[in-house]
Amino acid sequence: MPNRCIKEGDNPDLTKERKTCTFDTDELTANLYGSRNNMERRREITKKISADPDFADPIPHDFLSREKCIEATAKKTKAVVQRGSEFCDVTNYYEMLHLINEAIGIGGYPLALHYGMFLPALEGQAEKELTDDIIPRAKNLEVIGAYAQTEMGHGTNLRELETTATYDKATQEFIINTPTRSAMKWWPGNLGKMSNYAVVTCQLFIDGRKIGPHNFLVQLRCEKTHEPLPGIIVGDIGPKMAFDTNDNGFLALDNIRVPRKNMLMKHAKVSPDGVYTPPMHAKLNYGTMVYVRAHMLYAHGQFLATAAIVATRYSAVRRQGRIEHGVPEVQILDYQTQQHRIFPQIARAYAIIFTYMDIKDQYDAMIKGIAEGQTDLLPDLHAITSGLKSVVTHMAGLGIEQCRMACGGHGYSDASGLPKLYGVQIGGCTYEGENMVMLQQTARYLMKAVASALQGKPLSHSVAYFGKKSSGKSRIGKEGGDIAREHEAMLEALEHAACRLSVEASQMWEKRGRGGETKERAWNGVTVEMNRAARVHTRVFMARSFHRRVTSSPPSIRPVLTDLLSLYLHYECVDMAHHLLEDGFCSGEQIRYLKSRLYEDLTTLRPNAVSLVDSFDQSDRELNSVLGRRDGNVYEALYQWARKSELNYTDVLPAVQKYVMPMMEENRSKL
Ligand SMILES: CCCCCCCCCC/C=C\CCCCC/C=C/C(=O)SCCNC(=O)CCNC(=O)[C@H](O)C(C)(C)COP(=O)(O)OP(=O)(O)OC[C@H]1O[C@@H](n2cnc3c(N)ncnc32)[C@H](O)[C@@H]1OP(=O)(O)O
Ligand SMILES: Cc1cc2nc3c(=O)[nH]c(=O)nc-3n(C[C@H](O)[C@H](O)[C@H](O)COP(=O)(O)OP(=O)(O)OC[C@H]3O[C@@H](n4cnc5c(N)ncnc54)[C@H](O)[C@@H]3O)c2cc1C
Repeated sequence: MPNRCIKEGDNPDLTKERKTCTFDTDELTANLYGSRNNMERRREITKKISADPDFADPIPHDFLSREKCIEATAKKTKAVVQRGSEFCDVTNYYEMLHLINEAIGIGGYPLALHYGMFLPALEGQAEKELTDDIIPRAKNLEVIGAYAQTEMGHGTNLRELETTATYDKATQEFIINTPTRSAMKWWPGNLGKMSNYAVVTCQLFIDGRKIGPHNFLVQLRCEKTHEPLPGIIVGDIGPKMAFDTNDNGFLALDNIRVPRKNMLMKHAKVSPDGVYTPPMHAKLNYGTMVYVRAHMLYAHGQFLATAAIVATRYSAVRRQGRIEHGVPEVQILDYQTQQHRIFPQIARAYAIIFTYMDIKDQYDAMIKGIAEGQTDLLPDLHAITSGLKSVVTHMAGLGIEQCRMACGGHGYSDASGLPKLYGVQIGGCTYEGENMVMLQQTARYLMKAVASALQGKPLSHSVAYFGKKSSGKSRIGKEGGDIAREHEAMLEALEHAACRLSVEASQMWEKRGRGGETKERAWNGVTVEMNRAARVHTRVFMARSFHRRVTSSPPSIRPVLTDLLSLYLHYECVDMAHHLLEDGFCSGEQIRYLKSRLYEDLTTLRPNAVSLVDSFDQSDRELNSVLGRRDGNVYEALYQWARKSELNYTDVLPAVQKYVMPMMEENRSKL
């Protein structure tokens, strides 16, 4: 069966791996990206960008200062903007995303938040009077914007943000002010140096009454000189764990006046005479965050895929140690521990991307509903995207770190691309709402579902399984080798655990309430359990999505995807075995069965491991990893990469000449 990556001159071990492929890698790639045409388009973009001198990096960014990296990234951004249509359909979201990844990389660029949040916020929340003026100019990039919500003192708890927007009826303006140091906006991407406008989240005050957080468009810099306008203090917050090429910024506003129409008023409104009309759903103002949380799944699935590609290919190329005496050193991918470290990451990357596809469909349906005046899909989507954002970012972070360690010493080098990848990816656990906080949003929803299920009321999409009758005892290991029924038995067991944990958390909460605690204090006493229930529920959702995609996949790739799904479900069940055992739903014998099946899965997947990661179809540019390169010629590339280090420009470093040599000389003369 064809693995389409084989080329002459490649590392022979990688070629050997590709020859054992049992499926058509292009079929799987096309399935992953929606169609064969989408796959071809991605490849065309890659090819053109790779040959274009505007996007060449003579010195890898690993060896440049932050300022130089920002300059190089800004230069490439300008080229993408001016020449984008030479490479792709600039109106196609996924083509643009791919172009940006190929041309610029993942560490941030001047327009990241402009496209990622500023424009979506205006499009989703502003009304015509404002959008007619600002959106054409924003699309034309006369205006570049950031999404400035988080403050130095508050991010998670939006209700306590301190920046104020006070309505002045006399002039029909809002006065926007930063009353304290902790009220300074702090963290927003591209706010520091690149943006000349921002959507700023402020507490709305009308006639002395605090109404709550709302968004306002504020001009920050002169459109001609790019200097900050009077009354505006803006700058970069300094170096951080990663996202080196993003100017996350600070902002203070000194009683800045903006016209009434600058409030984003598609949902909530303030009339000229100061009458406030609330939105049709209280949290529609938070819509941009739901949008980003949903789309983060795709990015984080791809981040994990990158790490899995690097670790799998490198493990096929590297030979070290022997499994039996008297035979040559083995590829490290033959070690069971290595497979157990890496293969679940491959499966999880597929699971995340497939789950994203389901969420994207739900998101689109919700937006259609809102346009028709219906918000009934929003609570379910908010609850599940809050859980998914948290589980996926955490899962991807752990997975990337496993892949990095699986590459041994070279994984610790920036040459692997993995330290930077981890730094960028792990930020997702924090931004768009810290994970522990967002899981509580899911848990709240589960508590309502428990109550509805007990009362026999209808249950919405993500919690529909709460209405199923549990069989009391798991069928795991009792399906006589029927793989479809085995998968169903594992899904049923996970659903049982999620439901039970939710019911138990609800009972604990109630009990504390009966003991005299307020509802809120009682909640804080059970949040660990609440979040546990939310995580298991979210993992059930992912497992169901993965299962649905596999069972509906084309027959040519279904066998390999079924193997991957088996590994995924066995791994998830073993990882959550304590939840399955706790109430006796599963026995110890059943967990031992799951483990033995998992180890069989590792062996089954071994011949297809490289081909499964090849099917993610990430180019060498996207991987940005000496260890993960498609041709597997790792060692020579590693040496050439290290040669580019600034420390190697001279044989004797000035620092050595200045301090170390005189010290050696002094010591020598003392003898
Ligand atoms: C064309 C070109 C290419 C373009 C590329 C685009 C890329 C896009 C993909 C992006 C990928 C990566 C981008 C990376 C950059 C990201 C940079 C980061 C940005 C940020 O971090 S912005 C700041 C984010 N901040 C937060 O997320 C804050 C988190 N806090 C909150 O959301 C809230 O404070 C809260 C939800 C935790 C609590 O809110 P509160 O008002 O107090 O409400 P509650 O009392 O808890 O709940 C009351 C009820 O409301 C329900 N609720 C809450 N939120 C929502 C919601 N959003 N929607 C619907 N319902 C909601 C809640 O469930 C309660 O319901 P109930 O009363 O129980 O029924
Ligand atoms: C890379 C990056 C990019 C960002 N980009 C933007 C941007 O473009 N625009 C923007 O506005 N913001 C941005 N942010 C800010 C980001 O959205 C916030 O940092 C994030 O929402 C978390 O809020 P916080 O910093 O207030 O954390 P905190 O709430 O202070 O969290 C600290 C700890 O307190 C815990 N905690 C807080 N509240 C609760 C609770 N109710 N229950 C239990 N535990 C709790 C948390 O779990 C965490 O352990 C960015 C941040 C990063 C790291």
